[in-house]
Amino acid sequence: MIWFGNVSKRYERGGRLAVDGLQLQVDPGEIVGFLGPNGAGKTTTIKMLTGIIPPDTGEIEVDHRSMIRSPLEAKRKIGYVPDQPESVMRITGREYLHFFADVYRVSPAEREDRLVQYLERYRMEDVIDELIQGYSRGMKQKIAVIASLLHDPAVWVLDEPMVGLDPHAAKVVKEEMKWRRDHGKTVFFSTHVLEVAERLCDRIAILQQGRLVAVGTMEELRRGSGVGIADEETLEQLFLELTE
Ligand SMILES: Nc1ncnc2c1ncn2[C@@H]1O[C@H](COP(=O)(O)OP(=O)(O)OP(=O)(O)O)[C@@H](O)[C@H]1O
Repeated sequence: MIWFGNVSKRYERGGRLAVDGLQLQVDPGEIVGFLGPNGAGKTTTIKMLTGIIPPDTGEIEVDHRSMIRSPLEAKRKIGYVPDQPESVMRITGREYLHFFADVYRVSPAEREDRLVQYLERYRMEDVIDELIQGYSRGMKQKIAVIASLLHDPAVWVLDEPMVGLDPHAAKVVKEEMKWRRDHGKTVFFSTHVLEVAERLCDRIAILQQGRLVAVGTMEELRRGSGVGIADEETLEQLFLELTE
């Protein structure tokens, strides 16, 4: 479960709010897609959710742990895939994954099991002992995805996960999201790929200039858009109506 209680963030004094009074809950067993035009505040929201930057005001909870008051406990509940995969690390993929498994205290048996499984699933066995520096963007993205899953987190948070992934890897990530949802976990991800969001998400949240302008199922968004709603109205049409 993820809960944002009236969360706001401003980067510069006197500047505009990057996130403005965000109120949103994502429940276990739910995939929620986070959409919005460039600069809407999606990455800022995700950075606050994962405890990388603090909100100015408001409260954030992850699996009933407060990110403000119990940040370590809250962070342990999260698997996080950032928008820019690691590019400068002079360590191998395997070393990177063991580092994450150590940080999240994954037992040796579990980590070995999951490593074998995920390396095969993401077709990374052949490059896992090479330096991350030499990986393609997609490989860096895949290693970040695997690292985020090793501790089997209750809450999976991904910032633009489809960027750079080949069709096979994108499919595996989407299947992983559905599997986690079906096993009572929480999935929250930002994307500009509206077709993916439309097909995959149980609910969609749309941010514009830091404010949540819509949240709901596709059906609820269609009903709420109030523009002579045709049943087949796509998320792309709704998105453009709501954000232009
Ligand atoms: N470190 C920073 N310092 C100052 N302003 C920032 C910083 N990071 C983001 N901003 C500003 O905050 C606002 C929200 O940016 P953010 O990156 O959260 O948007 P986004 O929705 O993720 O955009 P995109 O879809 O382009 O990735 C923008 O106006 C951006 O310029």
